[in-house]
Amino acid sequence: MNIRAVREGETEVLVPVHLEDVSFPPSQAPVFYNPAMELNRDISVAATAAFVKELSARRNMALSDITYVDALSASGIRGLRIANETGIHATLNDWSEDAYQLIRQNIGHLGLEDRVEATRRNANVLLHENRYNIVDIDPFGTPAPFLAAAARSAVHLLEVTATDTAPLCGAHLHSGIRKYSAVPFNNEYHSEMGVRILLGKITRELSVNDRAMSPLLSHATRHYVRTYLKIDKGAKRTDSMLEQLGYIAHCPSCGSRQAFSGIALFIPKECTRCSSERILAGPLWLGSLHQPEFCNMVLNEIENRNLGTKEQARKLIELCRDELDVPMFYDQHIICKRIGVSPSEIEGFLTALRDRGFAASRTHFSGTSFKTDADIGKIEDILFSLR
Ligand SMILES: C[S@@+](CC[C@H](N)C(=O)[O-])C[C@H]1O[C@@H](n2cnc3c(N)ncnc32)[C@H](O)[C@@H]1O
Ligand SMILES: [Zn+2]
Repeated sequence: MNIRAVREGETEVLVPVHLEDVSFPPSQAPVFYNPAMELNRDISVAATAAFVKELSARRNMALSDITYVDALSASGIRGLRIANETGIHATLNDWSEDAYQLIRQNIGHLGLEDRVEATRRNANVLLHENRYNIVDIDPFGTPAPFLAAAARSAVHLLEVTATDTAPLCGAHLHSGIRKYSAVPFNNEYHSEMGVRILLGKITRELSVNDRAMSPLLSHATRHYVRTYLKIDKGAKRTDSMLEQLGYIAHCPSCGSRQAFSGIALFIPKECTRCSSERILAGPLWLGSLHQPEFCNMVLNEIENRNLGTKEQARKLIELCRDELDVPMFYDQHIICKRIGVSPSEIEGFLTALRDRGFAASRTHFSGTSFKTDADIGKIEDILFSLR
């Protein structure tokens, strides 16, 4: 395998030679490396650093005693960066012999032998046999086959990437149902649907082990969903987590939506606004996606680090921090098209919502999306008034 050195953050890592032919998918390389995931890795370094600083202070633990596993490592770039740039202990695992040898070479290249180990196991076996303070799942496509083992193994923090956005968001409906044991639908807020379907699945995997999660940060891009979940144990906490699972009833005719949390025994099919038949998605996570204090800690790390995607990362985390944390976002352009008015400049429109007493924010999901506690009828009234 031909290798070359790349630098991300403060870390130089050996990766397979990137073929100039961009149509060659990274998953076909002898060892996977995708430069397009640098933003994901930069945020992972900042989020993990923020989390471990707080954990080491709270538990009086040395950073090097905090254990992290990148269960699906490929070249090891993610875990190598986390170990090198945060000071914690890392296990880098991949079942591929080529990947394992490259990880070993990278550990030597960085001189991290005292804090980083390479393993060549089936990720599920490794996770079922060992507990780690932090478990990171960054697979090809869906994380679903690894979630049961990850939910047993993660003691304090679970970090998950999903790149199978089509199944998660309802574009490949049956694949989504098979992978996530839930029904998504593909409409204007499909990206938020993907985040909530993934969190719903993780919630159910954790609950089997009497473990609960609270999302610290979750974001969706066109290519993937990434989430950072604080783990707690105990039956009571798990029961209250499960109360935040539920369903969304959506009316495709008028755009109204209604959330039903807990064990919803009966969800009326008829839209309460226009009487059309609603569609149902779920079970999915209806709780919060971010903790603003944690987002501030991540922003602080981003500011103080040498990151290739600093600007992009800052903008994304600021949007997550300031996002009204309720399901589901609206898309102004879609509503305007349906009611036949021209879209307004987004800040002016949000001010108009706030002036009428509603909470309102932009979202990180797209430039035309917004969140509010106003219902669709009130939103339409305001859009008509701004004509
Ligand atoms: C998407 S790549 C990982 C990318 C890496 N985390 C990064 O940031 O560059 C997924 C890796 O998982 C490995 N893999 C897939 N299934 C596995 C399993 N059951 N056990 C261990 N490794 C596995 C593959 O060999 C591949 O290298
Ligand atoms: Zn309706």
